[in-house]
Amino acid sequence: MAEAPDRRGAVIRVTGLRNSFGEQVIHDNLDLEVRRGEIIGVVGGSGTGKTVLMRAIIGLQRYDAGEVEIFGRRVSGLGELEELELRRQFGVLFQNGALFSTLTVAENIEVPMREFYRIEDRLMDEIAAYKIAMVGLPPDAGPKHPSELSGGMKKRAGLARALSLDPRLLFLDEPTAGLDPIGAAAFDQLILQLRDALDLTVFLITHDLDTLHTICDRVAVLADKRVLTVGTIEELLAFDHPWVQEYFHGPRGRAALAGAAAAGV
Ligand SMILES: Nc1ncnc2c1ncn2[C@@H]1O[C@H](COP(=O)(O)OP(=O)(O)OP(=O)(O)O)[C@@H](O)[C@H]1O
Repeated sequence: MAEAPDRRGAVIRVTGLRNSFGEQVIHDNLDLEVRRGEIIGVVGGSGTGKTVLMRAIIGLQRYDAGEVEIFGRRVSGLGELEELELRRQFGVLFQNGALFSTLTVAENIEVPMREFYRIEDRLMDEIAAYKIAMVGLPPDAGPKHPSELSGGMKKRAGLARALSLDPRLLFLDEPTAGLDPIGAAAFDQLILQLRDALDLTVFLITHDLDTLHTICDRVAVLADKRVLTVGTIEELLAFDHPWVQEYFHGPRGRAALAGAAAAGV
Protein backbone atom coordinates (compact mmCIF):
# COMPACT_ATOMS: atom_id res chain seq x y z
CA MET A 1 0.00 0.00 0.00
CA ALA A 2 1.49 3.34 -1.00
CA GLU A 3 1.75 5.75 1.87
CA ALA A 4 -0.47 8.77 1.43
CA PRO A 5 1.30 12.04 2.14
CA ASP A 6 0.13 13.58 5.38
CA ARG A 7 0.48 17.30 5.64
CA ARG A 8 1.08 17.23 9.39
CA GLY A 9 3.26 14.12 9.55
CA ALA A 10 0.70 12.24 11.62
CA VAL A 11 1.05 8.47 11.60
CA ILE A 12 -2.22 8.01 13.49
CA ARG A 13 -5.09 10.45 13.39
CA VAL A 14 -8.25 9.83 15.40
CA THR A 15 -11.11 12.28 15.00
CA GLY A 16 -14.48 12.46 16.71
CA LEU A 17 -14.23 8.92 18.06
CA ARG A 18 -17.15 7.55 20.04
CA ASN A 19 -17.10 4.20 21.80
CA SER A 20 -19.76 2.72 24.03
CA PHE A 21 -20.81 -0.56 25.57
CA GLY A 22 -24.59 -0.50 25.94
CA GLU A 23 -25.44 2.55 27.99
CA GLN A 24 -21.83 3.11 29.04
CA VAL A 25 -20.14 5.74 26.88
CA ILE A 26 -16.36 5.33 27.03
CA HIS A 27 -15.23 7.92 24.49
CA ASP A 28 -17.15 10.83 23.08
CA ASN A 29 -15.73 13.05 20.36
CA LEU A 30 -12.17 11.93 21.07
CA ASP A 31 -9.35 13.37 18.94
CA LEU A 32 -5.71 12.31 18.90
CA GLU A 33 -2.75 12.66 16.57
CA VAL A 34 0.41 10.60 16.86
CA ARG A 35 3.44 12.02 15.08
CA ARG A 36 5.94 10.09 13.04
CA GLY A 37 8.83 8.79 15.12
CA GLU A 38 7.52 9.75 18.52
CA ILE A 39 6.92 7.65 21.60
CA ILE A 40 3.56 8.83 22.83
CA GLY A 41 2.47 7.77 26.30
CA VAL A 42 -1.24 7.30 26.89
CA VAL A 43 -2.33 7.73 30.50
CA GLY A 44 -5.61 8.05 32.36
CA GLY A 45 -7.43 6.67 35.35
CA SER A 46 -8.49 3.05 35.39
CA GLY A 47 -11.42 2.51 33.04
CA THR A 48 -10.94 5.70 31.04
CA GLY A 49 -10.64 3.56 27.93
CA LYS A 50 -6.95 3.42 27.08
CA THR A 51 -7.12 -0.17 25.91
CA VAL A 52 -10.43 0.42 24.13
CA LEU A 53 -8.80 3.32 22.26
CA MET A 54 -5.87 1.14 21.22
CA ARG A 55 -8.23 -1.63 20.11
CA ALA A 56 -10.28 0.86 18.10
CA ILE A 57 -7.14 2.13 16.34
CA ILE A 58 -5.88 -1.35 15.46
CA GLY A 59 -9.27 -2.49 14.25
CA LEU A 60 -10.28 -4.82 17.09
CA GLN A 61 -13.02 -2.58 18.44
CA ARG A 62 -15.99 -1.36 16.42
CA TYR A 63 -16.67 2.30 17.13
CA ASP A 64 -20.00 4.13 17.00
CA ALA A 65 -18.74 7.25 15.27
CA GLY A 66 -15.58 9.03 14.21
CA GLU A 67 -12.63 8.23 12.02
CA VAL A 68 -9.28 6.51 12.45
CA GLU A 69 -6.49 7.07 9.92
CA ILE A 70 -3.16 5.26 9.95
CA PHE A 71 -0.44 6.43 7.58
CA GLY A 72 -2.99 8.77 6.05
CA ARG A 73 -5.46 5.98 5.21
CA ARG A 74 -8.91 5.62 6.74
CA VAL A 75 -9.02 2.21 8.36
CA SER A 76 -12.78 1.75 8.08
CA GLY A 77 -14.04 0.40 4.80
CA LEU A 78 -10.72 -1.03 3.61
CA GLY A 79 -10.81 -4.03 1.33
CA GLU A 80 -9.49 -7.33 2.64
CA LEU A 81 -6.09 -6.97 0.96
CA GLU A 82 -5.64 -3.35 2.02
CA GLU A 83 -6.53 -4.27 5.58
CA LEU A 84 -3.95 -7.07 5.60
CA GLU A 85 -1.34 -4.71 4.18
CA LEU A 86 -2.12 -2.18 6.90
CA ARG A 87 -2.04 -4.76 9.68
CA ARG A 88 1.37 -5.92 8.46
CA GLN A 89 2.75 -2.48 9.24
CA PHE A 90 2.04 -2.45 12.96
CA GLY A 91 3.00 -4.69 15.83
CA VAL A 92 1.11 -5.05 19.11
CA LEU A 93 2.23 -6.11 22.57
CA PHE A 94 -0.91 -6.82 24.56
CA GLN A 95 -1.09 -6.26 28.30
CA ASN A 96 -0.47 -9.86 29.33
CA GLY A 97 1.96 -10.64 26.51
CA ALA A 98 -0.66 -12.90 24.92
CA LEU A 99 1.85 -15.56 23.89
CA PHE A 100 0.48 -18.90 22.77
CA SER A 101 1.36 -21.20 25.66
CA THR A 102 1.58 -24.35 23.53
CA LEU A 103 4.13 -22.81 21.16
CA THR A 104 7.79 -22.11 21.79
CA VAL A 105 9.08 -18.54 21.79
CA ALA A 106 10.45 -18.98 18.25
CA GLU A 107 7.15 -20.46 17.06
CA ASN A 108 5.26 -17.56 18.64
CA ILE A 109 7.44 -15.11 16.71
CA GLU A 110 6.79 -17.07 13.53
CA VAL A 111 2.99 -16.90 13.86
CA PRO A 112 2.65 -13.53 12.07
CA MET A 113 5.13 -14.65 9.40
CA ARG A 114 2.97 -17.70 8.68
CA GLU A 115 -0.14 -15.55 8.62
CA PHE A 116 1.19 -13.03 6.13
CA TYR A 117 3.85 -14.79 4.06
CA ARG A 118 4.95 -18.09 2.67
CA ILE A 119 8.51 -18.43 3.93
CA GLU A 120 10.70 -21.50 4.23
CA ASP A 121 10.90 -22.86 7.78
CA ARG A 122 14.70 -22.45 7.87
CA LEU A 123 14.45 -18.78 6.98
CA MET A 124 11.68 -18.21 9.53
CA ASP A 125 13.88 -19.78 12.20
CA GLU A 126 16.69 -17.41 11.25
CA ILE A 127 14.40 -14.38 11.42
CA ALA A 128 13.02 -15.53 14.78
CA ALA A 129 16.58 -15.94 16.14
CA TYR A 130 17.36 -12.42 14.94
CA LYS A 131 14.26 -10.99 16.69
CA ILE A 132 15.14 -12.90 19.87
CA ALA A 133 18.57 -11.25 19.87
CA MET A 134 17.05 -7.88 19.04
CA VAL A 135 14.97 -7.85 22.23
CA GLY A 136 17.89 -8.97 24.39
CA LEU A 137 16.83 -12.56 25.00
CA PRO A 138 19.50 -15.29 25.02
CA PRO A 139 19.57 -17.61 21.98
CA ASP A 140 18.38 -20.55 24.09
CA ALA A 141 15.05 -18.75 24.71
CA GLY A 142 13.88 -19.76 21.21
CA PRO A 143 12.99 -23.41 21.96
CA LYS A 144 11.49 -22.61 25.38
CA HIS A 145 7.78 -22.40 26.11
CA PRO A 146 6.34 -19.25 27.74
CA SER A 147 5.83 -21.10 31.04
CA GLU A 148 9.62 -21.52 31.27
CA LEU A 149 10.25 -17.76 31.08
CA SER A 150 10.30 -15.05 33.74
CA GLY A 151 7.78 -12.19 33.50
CA GLY A 152 10.38 -9.90 31.96
CA MET A 153 11.43 -12.50 29.42
CA LYS A 154 7.79 -13.09 28.46
CA LYS A 155 7.41 -9.37 27.76
CA ARG A 156 10.53 -9.44 25.61
CA ALA A 157 9.23 -12.49 23.75
CA GLY A 158 5.92 -10.67 23.18
CA LEU A 159 7.87 -7.69 21.90
CA ALA A 160 9.87 -9.94 19.56
CA ARG A 161 6.60 -11.26 18.16
CA ALA A 162 5.28 -7.71 17.76
CA LEU A 163 8.44 -6.93 15.75
CA SER A 164 8.14 -10.10 13.69
CA LEU A 165 7.13 -8.37 10.46
CA ASP A 166 9.38 -5.30 10.80
CA PRO A 167 6.51 -2.93 11.61
CA ARG A 168 6.79 0.84 11.45
CA LEU A 169 4.30 1.36 14.23
CA LEU A 170 4.29 -0.34 17.60
CA PHE A 171 1.42 -0.52 20.11
CA LEU A 172 2.36 -1.42 23.68
CA ASP A 173 -0.26 -1.91 26.40
CA GLU A 174 1.33 -1.45 29.82
CA PRO A 175 4.63 -3.09 28.85
CA THR A 176 6.30 -2.59 32.24
CA ALA A 177 3.33 -3.68 34.39
CA GLY A 178 4.38 -6.45 36.75
CA LEU A 179 8.12 -5.95 36.21
CA ASP A 180 10.46 -5.07 39.05
CA PRO A 181 11.92 -1.54 38.83
CA ILE A 182 15.22 -2.71 37.34
CA GLY A 183 13.46 -4.89 34.78
CA ALA A 184 11.05 -2.06 33.98
CA ALA A 185 13.89 0.44 33.47
CA ALA A 186 15.70 -2.02 31.20
CA PHE A 187 12.53 -2.56 29.19
CA ASP A 188 12.08 1.21 28.84
CA GLN A 189 15.60 1.50 27.45
CA LEU A 190 14.95 -1.37 25.05
CA ILE A 191 11.87 0.43 23.67
CA LEU A 192 13.88 3.61 23.27
CA GLN A 193 16.75 1.81 21.49
CA LEU A 194 14.37 -0.03 19.17
CA ARG A 195 12.51 3.16 18.32
CA ASP A 196 15.79 4.82 17.36
CA ALA A 197 17.30 1.84 15.55
CA LEU A 198 14.17 0.83 13.66
CA ASP A 199 12.67 4.28 13.12
CA LEU A 200 9.47 3.25 14.88
CA THR A 201 6.50 5.25 16.05
CA VAL A 202 5.32 3.97 19.43
CA PHE A 203 1.84 4.20 21.03
CA LEU A 204 2.41 3.23 24.65
CA ILE A 205 -0.28 2.81 27.29
CA THR A 206 1.21 3.02 30.75
CA HIS A 207 0.68 3.83 34.40
CA ASP A 208 4.42 3.90 34.91
CA LEU A 209 5.54 7.45 35.69
CA ASP A 210 9.21 6.52 35.24
CA THR A 211 8.44 5.33 31.72
CA LEU A 212 6.67 8.60 30.95
CA HIS A 213 9.58 10.64 32.25
CA THR A 214 12.37 8.66 30.65
CA ILE A 215 11.19 7.65 27.18
CA CYS A 216 7.98 9.44 26.13
CA ASP A 217 8.23 12.43 23.82
CA ARG A 218 4.64 13.44 24.54
CA VAL A 219 1.88 12.20 26.78
CA ALA A 220 -1.84 12.04 25.99
CA VAL A 221 -4.18 12.19 28.98
CA LEU A 222 -7.53 10.42 28.77
CA ALA A 223 -10.22 11.91 30.98
CA ASP A 224 -13.81 13.04 30.64
CA LYS A 225 -14.31 10.55 27.74
CA ARG A 226 -11.73 12.21 25.50
CA VAL A 227 -8.09 13.12 25.16
CA LEU A 228 -8.02 15.98 27.59
CA THR A 229 -4.60 17.22 26.57
CA VAL A 230 -1.41 16.09 24.84
CA GLY A 231 1.97 17.52 25.66
CA THR A 232 5.43 17.07 27.03
CA ILE A 233 5.79 16.25 30.70
CA GLU A 234 6.76 19.87 31.35
CA GLU A 235 3.56 21.04 29.68
CA LEU A 236 1.46 18.55 31.63
CA LEU A 237 3.03 19.54 34.93
CA ALA A 238 1.54 22.98 34.35
CA PHE A 239 -1.83 21.71 33.11
CA ASP A 240 -4.69 22.75 35.31
CA HIS A 241 -6.90 19.68 35.81
CA PRO A 242 -7.42 17.82 39.10
CA TRP A 243 -6.49 14.36 37.79
CA VAL A 244 -3.44 15.64 35.92
CA GLN A 245 -2.26 17.62 38.92
CA GLU A 246 -2.73 14.69 41.29
CA TYR A 247 -1.08 12.24 38.92
CA PHE A 248 2.03 14.26 38.13
CA HIS A 249 2.39 16.11 41.42
CA GLY A 250 1.43 13.27 43.78
CA PRO A 251 4.16 11.42 45.72
CA ARG A 252 4.91 8.99 42.89
CA GLY A 253 4.89 11.74 40.29
CA ARG A 254 7.32 13.80 42.34
CA ALA A 255 9.60 10.79 42.85
CA ALA A 256 9.65 10.05 39.11
CA LEU A 257 10.38 13.70 38.36
CA ALA A 258 13.25 13.73 40.85
CA GLY A 259 14.58 10.47 39.41
CA ALA A 260 14.46 11.82 35.87
CA ALA A 261 16.19 15.03 36.94
CA ALA A 262 18.93 13.05 38.72
CA ALA A 263 19.43 10.94 35.58
CA GLY A 264 19.62 14.10 33.48
CA VAL A 265 16.56 13.18 31.37
N1 LIG B 1 -15.81 -5.83 25.67
C1 LIG B 1 -16.30 -5.00 26.60
N2 LIG B 1 -17.58 -5.07 26.99
C2 LIG B 1 -18.09 -4.22 27.90
N3 LIG B 1 -17.38 -3.25 28.51
C3 LIG B 1 -16.08 -3.14 28.17
C4 LIG B 1 -15.47 -3.99 27.20
N4 LIG B 1 -14.17 -3.65 27.06
C5 LIG B 1 -13.99 -2.61 27.91
N5 LIG B 1 -15.12 -2.32 28.57
C6 LIG B 1 -15.28 -1.24 29.55
O1 LIG B 1 -14.74 -0.05 29.00
C7 LIG B 1 -14.10 0.73 30.01
C8 LIG B 1 -12.70 1.05 29.56
O2 LIG B 1 -11.91 -0.14 29.55
P1 LIG B 1 -10.36 -0.14 29.23
O3 LIG B 1 -9.87 -1.54 29.42
O4 LIG B 1 -10.10 0.50 27.92
O5 LIG B 1 -9.80 0.82 30.37
P2 LIG B 1 -8.31 1.25 30.66
O6 LIG B 1 -8.26 2.73 30.66
O7 LIG B 1 -7.39 0.56 29.72
O8 LIG B 1 -8.18 0.72 32.14
P3 LIG B 1 -6.95 0.11 33.01
O9 LIG B 1 -6.01 1.24 33.24
O10 LIG B 1 -7.61 -0.35 34.26
O11 LIG B 1 -6.34 -1.02 32.20
C9 LIG B 1 -14.19 -0.09 31.29
O12 LIG B 1 -15.26 0.40 32.06
C10 LIG B 1 -14.48 -1.50 30.81
O13 LIG B 1 -15.24 -2.20 31.75
